[in-house]
Amino acid sequence: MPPKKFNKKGTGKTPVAPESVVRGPNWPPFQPLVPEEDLSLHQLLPNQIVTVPNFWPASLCKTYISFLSSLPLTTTPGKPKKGDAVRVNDRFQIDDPDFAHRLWNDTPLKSLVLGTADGGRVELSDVERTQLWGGEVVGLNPNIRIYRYSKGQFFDQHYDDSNIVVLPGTPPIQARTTWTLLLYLTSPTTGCVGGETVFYPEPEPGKKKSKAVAPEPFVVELEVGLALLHRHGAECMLHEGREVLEGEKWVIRSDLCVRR
Ligand SMILES: O=C(O)CCC(=O)C(=O)O
Ligand SMILES: [Fe+2]
Repeated sequence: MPPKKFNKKGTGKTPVAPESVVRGPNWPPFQPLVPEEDLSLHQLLPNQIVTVPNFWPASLCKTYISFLSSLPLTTTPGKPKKGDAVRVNDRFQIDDPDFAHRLWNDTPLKSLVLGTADGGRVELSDVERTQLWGGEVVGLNPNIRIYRYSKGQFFDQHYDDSNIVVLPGTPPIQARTTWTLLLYLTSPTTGCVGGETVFYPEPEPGKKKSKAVAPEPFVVELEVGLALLHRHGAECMLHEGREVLEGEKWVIRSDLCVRR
């Protein structure tokens, strides 16, 4: 079967020559998946970090790592553009609305986030849920990023920006991103040592800088198949991906989008 096409260049009025059709990667199917009722959302830090442990089973993570290894990853330059964090990793980035749609709709993510899953309810009212996610969640950012960190690679401290995006639909949905989604495919069990994602809570507001004791950093250990969501934009916490000390760390990154 030829790879599925997506993201046609052109208006649709003129026939698109086969060579100008941009094809996305032939992503493996999301199989097997953990049943929705066996998953739940955990608020690790209220209003800041939410996780879904075991979102992808180890076998699916393994399938993805072999597949992603075949993609043309490029090493980010050591010297970042002005204002960008130093990040040293190998990455692949693609605008793939179809993959983003499937990751949202064809996995339990949508029902967990929207609170419609049987087992996975974070006990929230509709108003609280809208406040938590920053609006009416409509899907995932089509901008999909794949990261591979090898020994010595890291993502230095930074904040993630909120972006304006358009999700496909009739009519297209005008949206903005509010939370970062990180899906970890590796952990110490796969030989990856280090690479934790670390968040730095702000000192309590109102306290004089000299008096304020910096709160302890909040360390999220890597877990195979763990999905992590963290608030970004104006309320993003300073965070980093610590250096990988052994093995490889693989991450799939997208963002939650709310209606504008
Ligand atoms: O790889 C990580 O642990 C963090 C990645 C990250 O901060 C980002 O994608 O903005
Ligand atoms: Fe980040």
